[in-house]
Amino acid sequence: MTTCSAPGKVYLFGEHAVVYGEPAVPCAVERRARVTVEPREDGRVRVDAADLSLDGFTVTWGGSIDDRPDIDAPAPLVEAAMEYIEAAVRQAREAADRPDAGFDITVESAIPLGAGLGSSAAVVVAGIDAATRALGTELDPEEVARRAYEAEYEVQEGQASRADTFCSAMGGAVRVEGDDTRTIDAPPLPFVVGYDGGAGDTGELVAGVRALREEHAFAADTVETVGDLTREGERLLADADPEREPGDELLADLGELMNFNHGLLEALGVSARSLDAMVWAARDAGAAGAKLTGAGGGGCIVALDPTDETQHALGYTAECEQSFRAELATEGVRVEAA
Ligand SMILES: Nc1ncnc2c1ncn2[C@@H]1O[C@H](COP(=O)(O)OP(=O)(O)OP(=O)(O)O)[C@@H](O)[C@H]1O
Ligand SMILES: C[C@@](O)(CCO)CC(=O)[O-]
Ligand SMILES: [Mg+2]
Repeated sequence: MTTCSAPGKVYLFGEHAVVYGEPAVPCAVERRARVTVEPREDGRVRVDAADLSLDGFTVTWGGSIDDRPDIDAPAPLVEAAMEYIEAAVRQAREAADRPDAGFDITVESAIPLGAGLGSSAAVVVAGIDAATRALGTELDPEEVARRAYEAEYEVQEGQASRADTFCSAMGGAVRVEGDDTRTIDAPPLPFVVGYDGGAGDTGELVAGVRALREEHAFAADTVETVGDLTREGERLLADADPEREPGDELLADLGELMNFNHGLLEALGVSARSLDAMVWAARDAGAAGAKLTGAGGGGCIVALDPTDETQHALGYTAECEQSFRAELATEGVRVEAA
């Protein structure tokens, strides 16, 4: 039996624009998906994803991939989860050169689904690592990231960048620009997350930005401007001392860029009333900056605030269902038990 875990992430800058070759800086945060894998002799795959929940929905699903489960849960949710896990299994079988390997798989995750914190990437990254190790093959985290990207790309029908999977596999802060992926130094940033309890449809939101970009030159310019502000943010991080808590000046400069980034994402049509309400609650509470994170449409915002004020204020914001501090996860995918 092998258990691996992988973290979720927030975007400091650059989601959506990263799909069109602009740079982005996601940061891994200490909320993890854990995947436990036990090889099976009979070549079948059984999956237990006990906390598959969305919008307050909780389903218990124990089924086999060859034999679709008959459960009372939103079919598209179960289908999507099966697809991510099937894609991870395919990658693991190929990497270990065991095309007929079977598995019992258990998924447990503390990352809300479809909310911009990279739950899909974390499940796929931890799943590939656990399944290959269960077969006696060890991949380095870069290889896990590459295979996890292939899996996400396939399930999301081409609407995926390398950002989420690379960040989850490597941990810490990373920068992704097209196929160029690297880890970068960053100080311990005081992230606060607000979650509206909902979710956005990543594929639909990416398609919406694509259409706007094709229709209007100014929308294409908006995407490029996100790239410009991301590059400026990267310079701020490069000049900072990664060992020290960031000072007020650095937080103010990063926060200003986050606010600008949120405004541009809003212009690109991927924000939501609840996300804007949480962003404003954070700013009113004194956060250095706040923006939506991930695909948008609903889900999470991320703010920078070393004090408790933002988390406290979000706790009293009607649109916010949950708020929590998110520590930078310096470790990416890791073995929990083998
Ligand atoms: N605990 C889990 N168990 C099984 N499947 C999961 C789990 N968590 C996430 N998934 C899969 O990932 C899907 C959500 O992925 P999606 O890319 O839409 O959102 P996200 O990764 O949470 O957010 P974003 O990509 O915006 O950062 C779920 O519908 C499900 O298929
Ligand atoms: C919206 C997007 O940029 C981030 C989703 O977390 C899509 C992607 O990069 O795959
Ligand atoms: Mg995802």
